[in-house]
Amino acid sequence: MSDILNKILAVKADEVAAAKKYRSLASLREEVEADRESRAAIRGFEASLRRKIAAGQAGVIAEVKKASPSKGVLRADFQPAAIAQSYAAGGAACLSVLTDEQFFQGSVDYLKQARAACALPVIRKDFLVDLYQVYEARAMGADCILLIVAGLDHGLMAEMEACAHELGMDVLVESHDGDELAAALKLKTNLIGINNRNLRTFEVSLDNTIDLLDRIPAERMVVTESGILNGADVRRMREANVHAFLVGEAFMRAEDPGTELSRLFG
Ligand SMILES: O=P(O)(O)OC[C@@H](O)[C@@H](O)c1c[nH]c2ccccc12
Repeated sequence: MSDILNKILAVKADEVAAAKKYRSLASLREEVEADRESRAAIRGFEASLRRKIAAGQAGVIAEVKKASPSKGVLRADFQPAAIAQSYAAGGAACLSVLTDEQFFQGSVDYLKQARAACALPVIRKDFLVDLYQVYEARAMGADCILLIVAGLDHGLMAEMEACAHELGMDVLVESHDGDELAAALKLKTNLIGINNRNLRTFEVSLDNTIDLLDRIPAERMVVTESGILNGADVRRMREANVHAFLVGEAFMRAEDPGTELSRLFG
């Protein structure tokens, strides 16, 4: 039980407990619910993906990620605002910004900087284990949250989804095997992520997405996540009728992330 996912989840529980001492859930909730203006400014995450795909293009969620536990630092010269602008110019549909500090060297500030620098909708990429973090996500400006089936009690996951939707955010639910996918499909969201990386072993296989595809009803949108590195990977997915992608490393290692995006997906 000492795999990395469990380790991360334990740290998250501690982080939430500490944050609640500093500021109660009631107080955070009050702020978020009172702020009608910020709600009006929510950018449609699923809508942006659908627009790209309807136009025959790939819907790319471009990730702003400095480092990861499996690969270490991916990009030394890390400037979230410049990266976000580069992604927007390169044709991204949405941004994904890591807010986890301890394992991915992310931060809430990076999300704010990236979102302020462009007009793209943004997902808060973190390990959410508590309703508190759903309100936090909206308070920092997120348009969408990630829910990871492997890390969540299914009842709590449904509650978190309802809360996000109530606040006007979209939800991307992430699974990486058949059992997790069955749980993901019980949610209401259309955004069904399949992670090609096993978060417990770090093993990556694009077969993950391909093997689970025929279990996903056509009205849902499959988002293939992780390990998309080259044109052959992109073609393989698009030929299988998968048009939404979540990509980090391939862009982060390129000199200009947005140029690499348009090269891979253009
Ligand atoms: O850098 P990659 O292999 O292109 O992967 C991006 C994204 O899928 C990955 O960062 C990710 C997918 N699910 C996650 C959950 C938590 C943290 C990170 C992730």
